Amino acid sequence: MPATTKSASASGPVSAEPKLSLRGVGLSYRTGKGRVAALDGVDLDLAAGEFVALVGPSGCGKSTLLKVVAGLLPATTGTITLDGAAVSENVPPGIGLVFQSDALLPWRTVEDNIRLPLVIKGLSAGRQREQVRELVELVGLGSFEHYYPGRLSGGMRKRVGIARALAYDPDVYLMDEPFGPLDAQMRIRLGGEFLSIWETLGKSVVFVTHDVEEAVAMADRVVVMSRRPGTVKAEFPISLDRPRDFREVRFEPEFQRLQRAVWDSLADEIDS
Ligand SMILES: Nc1ncnc2c1ncn2[C@@H]1O[C@H](COP(=O)(O)OP(=O)(O)OP(=O)(O)O)[C@@H](O)[C@H]1O
Repeated sequence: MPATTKSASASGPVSAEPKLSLRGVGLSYRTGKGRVAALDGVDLDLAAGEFVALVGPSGCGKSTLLKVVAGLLPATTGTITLDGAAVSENVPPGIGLVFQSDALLPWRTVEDNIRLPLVIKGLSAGRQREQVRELVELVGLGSFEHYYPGRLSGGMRKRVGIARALAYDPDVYLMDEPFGPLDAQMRIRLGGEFLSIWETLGKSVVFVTHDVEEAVAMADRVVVMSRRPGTVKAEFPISLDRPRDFREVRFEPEFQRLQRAVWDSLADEIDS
């Protein structure tokens, strides 16, 4: 399937009423030397249950975009709506963030880190215990629940971060290079585990990654951003079957064709 251009996709890719919608979103940072335009005129829709991967050259504004969507930075121009309501400052309740740094509380054990969103939600102690047990098993940390983060490997800390995001149970996950610092084998393992979990949950995801292969293997749609100030340059629907085998899918000809197309679009931004 060919990539859609920014203008061709402006009416929304999947559903008439997107879960999340960005129109003309721009952001410039104020610095000592004036303003730095990080984003310009970003139009993007995310359908309920859709998995969108965002790729783009370094510094094009991918992290900035997630922060604006999360309400952590106010957009300089444009509008963002979640379920039709404008997103303003403060993280909206339907949005969950998973950043590259795992941001675990070092003085709390694995289970207490995972428990945190459940405490904030006001669940009873019994329900908290039950859900923490389920989540610890789901992310494969069965015998580590009493460990402190300092005693875990990078991959295990990522698992705790994912379990904590699952405990929060948002409608939309914003993920910024969640497997960034891990080695290639661990990325494939954790990526595959996360993909299987997502396929059973059916939540909406915006997933920022530098890894085109990872983007194509996971997403329903890959969005390529232009150089800074970042905007949506092209969109590639990924119609590979679900559930997907995160490792094996890479050997399918259609996968390789899509990967090539995304790379070609990205290369123009990096080379020129
Ligand atoms: N707080 C800030 N003040 C000023 N400029 C900033 C600030 N944060 C980011 N920038 C600039 O805005 C641009 C976009 O940054 P951002 O981190 O969003 O890009 P990115 O695409 O996520 O980069 P990378 O892929 O390298 O992580 C960059 O040029 C960056 O230098």
